[in-house]
Amino acid sequence: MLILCVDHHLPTMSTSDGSASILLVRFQYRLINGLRDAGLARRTADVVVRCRGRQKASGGFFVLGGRAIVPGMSPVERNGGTGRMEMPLLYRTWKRFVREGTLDAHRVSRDVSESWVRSRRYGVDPYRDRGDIVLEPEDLELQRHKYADVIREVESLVHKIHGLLMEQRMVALFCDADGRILSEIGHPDTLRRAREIQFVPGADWSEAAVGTNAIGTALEVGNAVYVAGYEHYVVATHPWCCAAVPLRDPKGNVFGVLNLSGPLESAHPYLLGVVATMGAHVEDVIARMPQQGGETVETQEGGVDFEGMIGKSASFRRCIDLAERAARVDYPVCLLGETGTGKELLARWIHRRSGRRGGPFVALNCGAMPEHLLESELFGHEEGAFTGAKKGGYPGAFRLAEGGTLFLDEVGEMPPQMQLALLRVLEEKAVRPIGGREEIRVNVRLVSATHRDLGLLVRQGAFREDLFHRLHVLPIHVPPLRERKEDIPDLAQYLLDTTGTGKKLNPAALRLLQDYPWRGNIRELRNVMVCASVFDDSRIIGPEGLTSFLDAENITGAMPGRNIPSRKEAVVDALQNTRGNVSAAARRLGVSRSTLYRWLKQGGTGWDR
Ligand SMILES: Nc1ncnc2c1ncn2[C@@H]1O[C@H](COP(=O)(O)OP(=O)(O)OP(=O)(O)O)[C@@H](O)[C@H]1O
Repeated sequence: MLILCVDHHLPTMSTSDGSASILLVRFQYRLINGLRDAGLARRTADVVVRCRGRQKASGGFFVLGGRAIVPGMSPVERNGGTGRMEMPLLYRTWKRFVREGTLDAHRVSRDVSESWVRSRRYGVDPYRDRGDIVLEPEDLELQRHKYADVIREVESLVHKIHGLLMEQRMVALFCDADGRILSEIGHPDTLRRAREIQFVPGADWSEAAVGTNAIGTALEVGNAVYVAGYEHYVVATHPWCCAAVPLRDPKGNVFGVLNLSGPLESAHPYLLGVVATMGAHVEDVIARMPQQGGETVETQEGGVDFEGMIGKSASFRRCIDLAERAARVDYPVCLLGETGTGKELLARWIHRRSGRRGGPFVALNCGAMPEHLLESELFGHEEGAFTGAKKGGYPGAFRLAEGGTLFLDEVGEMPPQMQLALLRVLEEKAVRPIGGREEIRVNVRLVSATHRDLGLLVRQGAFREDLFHRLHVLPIHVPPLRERKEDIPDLAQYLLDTTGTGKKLNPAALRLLQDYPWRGNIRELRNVMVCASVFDDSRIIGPEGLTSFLDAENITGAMPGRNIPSRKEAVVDALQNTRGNVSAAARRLGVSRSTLYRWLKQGGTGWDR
């Protein structure tokens, strides 16, 4: 195997396709396949790699990302390219340095020797047997929240190379720019070993805290780094091999570190290529995000747009907060709320922010179809399974959602037989298509929704209790519009904006909308905005442009006295909208020109009659 290392000091490798800054790594085929399946390896490049003047290999290279990886002298190469340092020699070198301060610099790489010197200067105790937890749970949670986008991206990537990590007994970590671990996932045995030395979320893995190590050293040198065995400064980390890469935003500022670690037995510097590839991918994704480091955008009107979810009320923020937490884990979510409150929109939002975002999102309304069809829609069927079965069969929602999220809307409407069938699938994690002989394993995250009171349905015997407990793991209440009235102006204007007409709602119209009892919730509000955009010619829409699309009875109920737009407001709106054209304004107000003139003359007290 050819070892290539990331080193920005070395000249960039030139390739036959002419690109100057690409990542070239030649890996074991198994590894390449793993990365290709994860969508990281893009294509092959026909290149010849020369290392220290000798041709080492040619052809069949995979171009993996947008970062220069060039052949250079990694510590491993200097030790014969075996994938291991010569540990006894290295141990003596380390011991001499920590005991006497004598550095045999030619025996370790420059990154390591310089880092040892820094570690000593920092006063790190080389005999430390564990790291320090520096973030209390609440601070860790806050920090994780701040980096939610990056963590989600890293975890989604790790999810894709899960098989590879398990095989190599690795763990993947994301740390902030101070070297504090914020996320760690991977092989259970390695995670257990990590806990023994407090190599866990909340711990400080900077050089100043634990001396030379991939995370801290990568942060110090600003490049990807591979550190194995006794190259580490403190004894706690000697049984480990680690590779880390600093992550930079488009301006070049380091915002965190991505690290892969495992037991020294499985050490190999290919880790460096993997981590650099992953890092380049994360940087790419983060650079393409609408804004860095936060998940909210202030709307023009001062509302908050959580990626297409509009709202700023306390009840909505609470809902978004729960959804954000639910997106970080893989348990079933149950969205509870009235019709049209945005349950499906929220389900999609959770999917987009979850580790499964790379997989499909499949939605199925369980209340909208007869039982026999529902079974086939959920679990699929074989060709010829029943009259009307699709040619070639049908995979069903569960298999279509493989690797992603399945959204089951109106689960409360599911007939009893289907409830039982669904329960079995959730227990077995496998489906058997109608007419099929074999069970097919499925890997989906379930998000269900209902406007019914599932607990009540269970008590009434209309919903299986065992299924209820399978679905109702993370319940999230999606508030109706009447519990988030302060969101109505932002939502209404947002929905009007989506019509692309550029129309605006005036303050009186917004007040009218705010006080209206929206039984159909946001869906009903959206329909009114669509009607207003199509049927009203005004650029600025006033209350009179909305009333015909609202239920008259509810308008009266919704506008007790002070909320009724005054005659003065209506006249001012009408004149503004018609650019002072009295005839047009009178038409808008449904009065004659003479009446409007009379009102205008009266002014003062006359306005409010
Ligand atoms: N917070 C929000 N911001 C912007 N638009 C929203 C928001 N919530 C819902 N909507 C819009 O409201 C409409 C209804 O949303 P959705 O279909 O998700 O509701 P639902 O609760 O799933 O309805 P049902 O229970 O009838 O299936 C959609 O057009 C959706 O885009």
